[in-house]
Amino acid sequence: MDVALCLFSSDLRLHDQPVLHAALRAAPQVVPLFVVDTGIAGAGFMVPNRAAFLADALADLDAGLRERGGRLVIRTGDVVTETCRVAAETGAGEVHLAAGVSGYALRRERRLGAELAAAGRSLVVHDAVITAQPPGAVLPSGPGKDHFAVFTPYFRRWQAAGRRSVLPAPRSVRVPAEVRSEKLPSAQVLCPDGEPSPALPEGGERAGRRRFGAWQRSGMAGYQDRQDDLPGDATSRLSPYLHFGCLSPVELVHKASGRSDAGAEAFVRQLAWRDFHHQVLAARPGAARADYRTKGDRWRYDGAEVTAWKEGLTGYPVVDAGMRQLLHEGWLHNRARMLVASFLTKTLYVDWRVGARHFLDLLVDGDVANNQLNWQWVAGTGTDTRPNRVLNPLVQARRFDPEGAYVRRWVPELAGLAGPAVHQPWKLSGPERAAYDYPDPVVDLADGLVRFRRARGLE
Ligand SMILES: Cc1cc2nc3c(=O)[nH]c(=O)nc-3n(C[C@H](O)[C@H](O)[C@H](O)COP(=O)(O)OP(=O)(O)OC[C@H]3O[C@@H](n4cnc5c(N)ncnc54)[C@H](O)[C@@H]3O)c2cc1C
Repeated sequence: MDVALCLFSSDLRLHDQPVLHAALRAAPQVVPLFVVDTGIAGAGFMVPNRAAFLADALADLDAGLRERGGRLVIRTGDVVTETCRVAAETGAGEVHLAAGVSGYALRRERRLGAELAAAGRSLVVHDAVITAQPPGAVLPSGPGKDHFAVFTPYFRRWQAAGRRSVLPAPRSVRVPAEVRSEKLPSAQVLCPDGEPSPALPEGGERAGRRRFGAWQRSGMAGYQDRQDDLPGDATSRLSPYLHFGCLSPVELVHKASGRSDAGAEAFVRQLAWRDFHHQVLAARPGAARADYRTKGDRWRYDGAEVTAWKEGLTGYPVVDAGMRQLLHEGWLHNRARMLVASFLTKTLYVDWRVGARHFLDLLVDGDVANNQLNWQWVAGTGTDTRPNRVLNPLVQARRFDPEGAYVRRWVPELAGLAGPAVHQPWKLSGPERAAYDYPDPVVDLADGLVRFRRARGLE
């Protein structure tokens, strides 16, 4: 075989890239292909923030391939049709691809395998590319169990399981000269409607490796103690790079596991959470839309309240700070994600799918496995072992933003309120309160709690 095809998906990198590595071993010439999937755009998953990051990541991947004598081949359309077409044009005998976990990815994989086989070609699917442990590699004991539903026992098995070793970036990549490529797509071409958030991170493998390097040197050691510190903003911010595969989770786990500090251990644990949600989705693809463990909720919907939540105008400063950060950066701290999601699903008692959709519209790391299953976790319809816990925004603010610095950063109209008083502007006396152009709370927390507990049959 003279040519093999490496079909990039959520693995836009050259370091520790098993798909490209295998294609290069299979044939002297390789077509590094990315298909701009019109199916994803049609399903509403291509949004301005992720389009901007993806455009950066593709340009960076192309530059890295060019340094090695190759280039990225771009096509637009249905992934299966376009891949089969390029395989036929170049005579590629094998197509290499990373295993996906969503229902969409699994269907695409099956279709591609069948169409390639019909043309006498083969599809080779690689595990442990987009997750550190492949879904299904770490399973509970007992017949018929196809995934873990609780994180802690999953994590124990995950830690004990072996891991593949890290692969070097290729030195050279020879691409057949005649293979035609479209131009690298801009963010505007990938998503013509809407504007990206103003403060997005730069996409691509190089930016991701720089960020990981810097964070490894100066952030990871303190992560254990600071991971919930809202104003400290001391998490890695690597999630978009992991989402697009600009960084390899296997490589990150290896690098962090090579250290002995508690920060590195806590970081590895978070990477395992990522794998955990992927293995749930792989086993239960329907959990992207339907309750994983239904509580029979009959959710409310109040358009004005949902709009106030989306715009950061609920009257609860810590909730509003989170929602405004999301609009501005397309990213949000995990603690803030949890508390704004609890506010929507439990305090306002609105369907988790409403919140999950809004997050997917904005998050640069927005991802079916992590987003939908974290939303379900918070809503109590997912894998949380305490499904009825409610995060009180005032308690959360006191614990994770004790001096109010996070709120003052994102809710500037309250910046004149010093210290923790910024969390409860409604407590100000009449004339003082009137000086702040900030809404009253959309709901009384105690009323919200009673409503939720009744709805769940707890009182
Ligand atoms: C309602 C809700 C929605 C979420 N939606 C997404 C999403 O669409 N995409 C996404 O990547 N994460 C999502 N998360 C998980 C988590 O909030 C983010 O991964 C994290 O905040 C990213 O910041 P970081 O890279 O600084 O994380 P760090 O704290 O530095 O953690 C390192 C990495 O571990 C992984 N990780 C950390 N926490 C989790 C978690 N709870 N679940 C899964 N993986 C985790 C991420 O890949 C992250 O980059 C969501 C969480 C909640 C509560």
